[in-house]
Formats: sequence, structure tokens, C-alpha cells
Amino acid sequence: MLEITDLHKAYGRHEVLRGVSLAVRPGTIHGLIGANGAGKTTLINCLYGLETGFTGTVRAGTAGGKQVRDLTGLVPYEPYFYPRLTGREYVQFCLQARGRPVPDLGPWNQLLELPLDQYANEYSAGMKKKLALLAVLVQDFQFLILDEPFNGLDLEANLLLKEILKRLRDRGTGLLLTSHILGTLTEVADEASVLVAGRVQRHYAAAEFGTLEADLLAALHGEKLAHLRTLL
Ligand SMILES: Nc1ncnc2c1ncn2[C@@H]1O[C@H](COP(=O)(O)OP(=O)(O)OP(=O)(O)O)[C@@H](O)[C@H]1O
Repeated sequence: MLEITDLHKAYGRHEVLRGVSLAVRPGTIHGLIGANGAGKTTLINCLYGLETGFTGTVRAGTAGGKQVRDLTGLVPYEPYFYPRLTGREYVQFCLQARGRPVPDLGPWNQLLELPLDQYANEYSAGMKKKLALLAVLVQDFQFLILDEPFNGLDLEANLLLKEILKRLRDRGTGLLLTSHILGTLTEVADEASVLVAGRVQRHYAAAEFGTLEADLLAALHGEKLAHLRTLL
């Protein structure tokens, strides 16, 4: 299990996370919902060890004392690719950095259909997202953290990715997923946490997703809704 307990993170005087706790269990998809700037990427960066200067604990609660990063693959919000590195070389680099053997990329790329011998920094936004996905899919991670993985994907890739995520979940992978596309997120997630003003405002089990949209509208746009009622 990936566990975050009482996480606080501030940039200067700006307190972004103010006591966040959540868990990502094996064989489940945990959706993380929040407005722009709510702190989702900051939370992911703290969890993955890309941020320092936070308080609280992040840990992989598994036997063997492994660190979160040893067990977890990350697809960042904006994957970065070095210039003059092909897609294939990028994936090879990711695997070699972890001391892992480089498998045949062909079987996974039959699904993603990337031009692996072109320079990755010349890919479109959706292709870049797919390449970052490919780099984690060819590795056998216990956990995956996916920051807006559907961003930039076309309909075809979107449908395929949902299927991939569900299959990984069914094989025991624990996934933490952010998405602004509520319908997509609730379709695949087993539970969701809503981040508001640096705190988990509410945790939802899948059975409670029916009220999620109305709750979010009320929580995020209470005043605007009242104003809208005066207009329409
Ligand atoms: N390196 C940084 N220095 C200063 N402030 C930062 C830094 N990174 C993030 N922030 C601030 O922290 C807040 C949370 O940002 P974060 O990127 O975590 O939000 P988010 O929920 O992922 O948003 P989005 O949905 O737009 O991706 C924002 O107000 C942002 O300006």
C-alpha cells in the first residue's frame, strides 16, 4: 500500500497541502480530484520524492522496507524529453536508469502505435503522454501514479487507456490517478479523494460516485450557482 499521512507542504507562505492523508491499495484505482492549483501535482511530487521540505509521512507499506520510488512508476503531468533522443532511446534510458533489462517494446507498441524511431521532443502532446505511459507499462511496477494521463489523448487512445488501467488493477497493481474529466475518472476508479484548499474534503467509495458531481458543484461553485439561479 502507498500511504500518505498528514502531509503538509508550503511554498513560502503559501500552504498548498494542509494535512492530507490517503492510501493507494494494491488492486484498486484511487482517483484524485481537485480544481486547478488544488495541490494534486504537489502531492504526487511529495509522494514520489520529487519535492522536499514537506512534513508528514509518505511510505510504501510493503514488506522489505522498499521506497515508494522502487515500486512505483510515474507518468508526470508534462513528461520531459531530452532533445535528440528517440522514443525508443527514451524508454531504454528509463529502464537502464533503474538497472532493468530492456524488453522488446513491440508488443506494447502494437497498442500505442508510436513512431519510436522519431525524436521524442518532436512528438505531439498526446504522443508524448503515450510515450511516458509506454515507459512505465513495459516495467512491472506494483504501483502507478498517473497525473492527468488522459490529457491530450484522442478518443481511441482514451478508450484503450481505460481498458489498460482496469486490467492492471485486476492484476493487482495499485493506481493513483488524477483527471479533470470526471466521467472518465469515475468510470475506472474504485474510490476517489477530493482535494479542496489543501485538504481531503471528502473520500468517496465507488458506490457514492452518484452524488460526486452535485457535491463538487456545490463545494466549488456554491456562490456561482446561487448567482446563476438569479440569471436562469
Ligand atoms: N515550485 C513551486 N513554487 C511555488 N509554488 C508552486 C510550485 N509548484 C506549485 N506551486 C503552487 O502550488 C499550488 C498547487 O499546484 P499544483 O501544481 O500542485 O496544483 P494541481 O492541483 O496539480 O493543479 P492543476 O490541476 O492545474 O494541474 C499552486 O498554487 C501552484 O502555484
